[in-house]
This record gives sequence, structure tokens and C-alpha cells, in this order.
Amino acid sequence: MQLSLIKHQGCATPFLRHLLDFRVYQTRQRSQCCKIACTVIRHRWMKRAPVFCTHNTTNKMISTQADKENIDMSKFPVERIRNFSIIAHIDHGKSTLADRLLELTGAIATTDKNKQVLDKLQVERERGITVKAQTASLFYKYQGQTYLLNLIDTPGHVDFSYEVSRSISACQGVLLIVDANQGIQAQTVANFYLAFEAQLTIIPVINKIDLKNADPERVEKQIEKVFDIPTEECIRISAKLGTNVEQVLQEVVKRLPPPTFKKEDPFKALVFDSNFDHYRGVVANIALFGGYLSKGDRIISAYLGKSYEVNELGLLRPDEHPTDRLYAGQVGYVIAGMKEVKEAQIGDTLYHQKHLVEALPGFKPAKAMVFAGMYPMDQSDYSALRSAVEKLTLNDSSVTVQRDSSLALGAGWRLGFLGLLHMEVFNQRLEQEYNASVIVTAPTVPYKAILSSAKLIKEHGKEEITIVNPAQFPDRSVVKEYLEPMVMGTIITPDDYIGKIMSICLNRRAVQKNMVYIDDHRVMMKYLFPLNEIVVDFYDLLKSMSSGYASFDYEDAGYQPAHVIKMDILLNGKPVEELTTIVHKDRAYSAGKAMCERLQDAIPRQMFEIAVQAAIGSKVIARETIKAYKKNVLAKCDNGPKHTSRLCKGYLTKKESDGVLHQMTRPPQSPDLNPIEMVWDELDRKVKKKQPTSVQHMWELLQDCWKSIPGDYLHEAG
Ligand SMILES: Nc1nc2c(ncn2[C@@H]2O[C@H](COP(=O)(O)OP(=O)(O)OP(=O)(O)O)[C@@H](O)[C@H]2O)c(=O)[nH]1
Repeated sequence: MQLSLIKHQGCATPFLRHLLDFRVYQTRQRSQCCKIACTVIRHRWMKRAPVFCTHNTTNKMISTQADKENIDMSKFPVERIRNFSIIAHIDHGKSTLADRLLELTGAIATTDKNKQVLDKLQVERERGITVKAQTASLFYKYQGQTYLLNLIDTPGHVDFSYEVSRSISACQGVLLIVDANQGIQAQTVANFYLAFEAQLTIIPVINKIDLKNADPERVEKQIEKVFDIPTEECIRISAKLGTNVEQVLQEVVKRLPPPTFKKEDPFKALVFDSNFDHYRGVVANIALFGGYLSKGDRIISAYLGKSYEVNELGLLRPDEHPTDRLYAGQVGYVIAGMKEVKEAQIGDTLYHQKHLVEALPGFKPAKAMVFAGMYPMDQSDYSALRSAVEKLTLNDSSVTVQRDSSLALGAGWRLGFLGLLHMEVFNQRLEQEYNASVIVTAPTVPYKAILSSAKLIKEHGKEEITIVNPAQFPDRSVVKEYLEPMVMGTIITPDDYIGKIMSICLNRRAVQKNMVYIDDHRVMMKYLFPLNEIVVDFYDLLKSMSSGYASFDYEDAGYQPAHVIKMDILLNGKPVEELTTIVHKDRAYSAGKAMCERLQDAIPRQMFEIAVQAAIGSKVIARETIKAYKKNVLAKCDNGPKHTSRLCKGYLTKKESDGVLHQMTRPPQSPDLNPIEMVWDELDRKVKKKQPTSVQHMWELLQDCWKSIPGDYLHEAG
């Protein structure tokens, strides 16, 4: 099958588009037709309902007068600074609480229009989720003293937990929000441990107490049982109504420790986040671990050793608010003329030119969980897309980028993401923020192979290689052992669903590691899963099995030996690289069969038969056939030239749905539809000119038309 055809046409032919859409979905389409196909395929892949805009996208932040004042940052010694993150399971109300805190401290005016003010990205507002941590500095008066509170609102979804771990590195405490109705969920546990391991002070906050089904007492008991935090330490609030939110601020001041850094020490700052501004270059979010920084200072990046002049610095309130200086313990932003994407490494240490300091440990690089190919819709857009990908990866450093190319799709990249939602969000941001049109291939997880062939070991320079593209999966004959990525999954569910959940876990090759009751009815289960088994649809399946009550979170659990094999998909005997997958040996037959059946549904019938086969090496393990169109429409041409001519016109208008001639088929190696279109046009002209009087005459005209088209396309049936 000549997938390279897609290169010659701006928009793929219907056949190829369908074919590619099966494993490849486009994030931006040129025609409505593509858009519909894409939506269908996207949902087929994701098995998720489409996400509609749930927020007022015109919701603008309303700044108060305080924003315009010049703030003397020296007024805030470390004792009067509190740096904290808001962490929680998805949708437990982090951003809503952040809105109330901003209002209470006057950072934004109090109005009912403030909804998730810190969720600034279009994608966040459209999906109603936080994907990027946001910082806001608040001034809060408590017992006659003004405190500087730096809050970081973090995402809740497991795919963005890297943002959480980075954010807490700039903090001394966290607010752990738990929904008073749902109680502790899987990401509550994961986020608690992130904060606990970083030795931060944790204030549990039970939110949504206004809900009819709220049961804060039960949730407090859960918190005591699972996290060993006494019930009396919990604060009950309603972020939506503002109930007890003031108490949260008071407890932040009372319970959270101030930073311990000194302004007398040499300047040292951690870059914990960064954004790319088209006009000003890199805007780095920094936490000062010592000393102070002034406008005009020369600073050095420990990562690159390059020196920069500070053009602007200040606080995020949550908009940028320039100040003259930032001091130890404070959190803010700095713009220092970093124009290159690579210059602003997250986790980097900045220091003064005059005072060399030891670099901070930084962050463990984010580990990509899924990989997918990304290609421009049109190869001429390659360099524009490259620049967009580079800029977006600066704003989202957890994406890994590797150059790649495909026979069918041309030059592109293989990108690594933290999960499927992360991948979707990245594509959506590319489209919305950079106006890029891309084709993204199906996601795959990174396998490893321990090579046995000395030649290959020499070629790679190591024995163990990571395979992120199934097409490059090495053959068993040169491999000692394959390894697959594993994750430790946490499932929290009401006990009514235990049986069903255990059975789906077993089905996904998972091994149970632990099971404990967190209260009278809820159970927390730990399973070791192969990542490949959960990455696409496990979460949705779990949700539907448990009527939405179960929650799931996972963390990396290394690699385990596995008997995995490469499965090729052949169309009329030719392997299609883009459709190659890696499957577990025990699942190969069912996966091959399912794939062939789905392809059979996805590929529209053509004028020739298409054999869809799944094969392991040279052995075909599944096959489906897409039958050719056959319709003896010429048999109706007995009524003379007028009727024949009318019929021909009929074919022309109907040809997409069913109008092809019985006597005409095309050899399978010529799947391009264009020659047929040309034949129809030619035939139309000839019929008009020569007015055929019989079927034989009509057939001759047809033959002439075929001959006028280059290539041997005509093939007489029967
Ligand atoms: N009834 C009620 N609803 C609330 C309360 N707090 C938040 N919500 C609602 O809960 C939903 C989720 O709130 P968010 O603030 O977006 O939750 P989040 O934790 O920031 O979500 P992610 O950032 O996506 O993890 C929204 O519809 C809020 O209006 C509350 O106190 N009471």
C-alpha cells in the first residue's frame, strides 16, 4: 500500500485519510469532512466523550489598585513570608480556593466573574482543568503585620504531577484539599506523598462542605487513618461560597514555617518554571534560596555558565508586577534576555557573577510515559512547526523531542509525553497558541531490549536500548530479553465494585500488591500494571465499571522482562509502518483480530479488494477482507444514447457513494483514486461529444478514457 501518496496531496484522499485516521488523528483539519473523521477517531482512540467549553473564556482577571503600587520587597523579611502550594485530586477545588484567597487578599477584585482565575491557558478554560502550575503573591494582614504569601495552584491530573513536584520545591508547606463528598481519592494519596517526602508541612482542608452529600466527618477520619493527621487539624471550608476561607489564610500564617534562607548570603535562585514570551523572551519563575536580586544585576546560569543582565524582575500577583528587588525566601519572576529555548532550564540555579555558589540539585528529568510521532500536515510547514514545538516545549519542559521521519508522513518528531491527556493538551496548545496543523500518530510506550548481537551493541554503544518507535523494534534473533515499563497503580473505590475492578485488572495482566480499607466502605488497592495496558483506555473503563466512583493514579515502577512481539499490519500484502504495534505474546491473536476488524470498519470500500492482515514476522495471525464495489450499472444502458448520457452523469454525481462500473476494476497496486476521477471527467466529455448508442459503444469510450490516463489501470472483469 503506497502511503507515500499522502505526500503528493495537500489533503489526503478519502481512502488514505480514513486509513491514517485509524491510527493517526489530526489535530487540525482543512475541511469539515476531515474534522468529522478526526472527531470520530479521536473518540474512538480516547474512548472519551468530547470535552466542551465549560468556562467563560472571556473571563478576564480584574486587578485592583494595589497592583499598580511600587512594592518595597525589603519590608518582607523571611519571618513574614509563607510559600505554599495547593494540591489535591482533580476537581476537588484547588483553583476555586485560589480564587477566594486572591479575592480575600485584594489581589483581584471580588466579583462573581472570578472563576479559576489562575487557569490562564485557553486549553485550561475549555477543559476546566489546570495543566500548568501558577504562582500568585498575596499580601495578608494578620495581627497587625502584613505577610507575603506566595501560593502555587497546581494541576490535579496524574499526567501533570511533574508540575506538582516542581512547585513544591519552592514551598515550605501545602494545603491538601479533599472533597467533602468524594473523600480521599487516588491523586490525593499521590500528592500527599509528594509533599510528605519533601518534608513539607501539610494542612488538610476539607472543601465543598456546602454540598448536600458532604460528609466532612467521614473524610476527616479517612485523613487520620490514611495520612496519620489528627482530625482536629482539618479545616472545613466551602471554596465556592467562601465559608471559612479566611481561616485557611490564618492557619497558613500560623502553621506553615517561614523559609530559612538569609538575605545576607550570596544570591542563589532556583528556576522552578518558565514561560516563553514572543516579545521578551524567557520569563523564568524563581524562588530565592539566598541573597537578593536587583534590576540590572548580572547573573549566571549554572547549567550553561552563560551570563545575563536582569532586565526586569518582580512578583506575580498573579499578573507580572515589576519590583526593584527580590529577597531571600521570596518567589517571583525574572526576565534576563534569554532568547534561546535551551537557555532556561527548569531546575537550573541562577547566581551572581561575583559570588560563585554550589548549584541546587534541580529536578529529576520528567520521564515520558507515552510516545507518539508528530508531523506537519504539509511538509512546507516543517520549519514553522519546529519553532512552535521548540517554544511550547520551553513552556512545557516535560515533553521530550526527538527527530523522526516516516515514509508516508515525511519529516517530523517523536515526542514523549507524561500521559495521554498531556499529549492531547500539547496538541491542542500547538493548534491554539501557534496555529499549527499536525498529524499525530498513535501513542506507544517505551520498551527496552537487551541486545545479544555484538554488531548491534557496537552500533548503539550499549547493550540496553530503548525503543520508542515500534517500527524500530529489533528482531528476537538479536535480542537477549525485552523489557516493558511497569507502573504501580493506586485504585480507590467503594467496596461494591471490588469484584468488577479486580477482574479488569487481571485482564490487564496486573498483579495485586495490597488492599486496605480506608473507611467502612472504601478500599484502596495497589496493583502492578504493565504501562501499555493502562495507557489508552483503562481509566475510562474503570470509571464506567464503577459508575464514576473509582479513582486511579499511577507512578513509575521500572521495567520488567516481558515476552513482547512486533505485530505488523499488512494491506494487500504490504506492511504499513505507521500501523505497527508492539503487543504481549499472549495478546497477539486477540489484538491482531481486533485491529483487522477495526481497520475493516475504518477503510471505505474501494474498487478493488483489500486484504487486511495482522502478521508476526512472516506468520499471518488475523485477516479481514474489504470487498470491492461491484455494480452492473451498464446493464441499464439499453435505452439509447440519451439515457446512457444521463446515466453517466448520474455516475458522476453518485460515484462517491456507489457508482462504479461493473466491468471496470483496478489492479490492487494502483489505489490512487485520482485516475478514476480523471476517467470520469474524460468520459463525460466523450459521452457529450459522441453520444454512444449502445453498451458496446459506451464500453469502447470507457476503454479510450482509461488509455488516456498514464499507467495500466484498466482491468476487465470476467
Ligand atoms: N459546591 C461546591 N463546588 C465547588 C466548591 N469548590 C469547587 N467547586 C466546584 O468544583 C469544580 C472543580 O473546581 P476546581 O477549582 O476547578 O478544581 P481543581 O481542583 O482546581 O481542578 P483541577 O485543576 O482540574 O485539578 C468546579 O465546578 C467548582 O465550581 C465548593 O466549595 N462547593
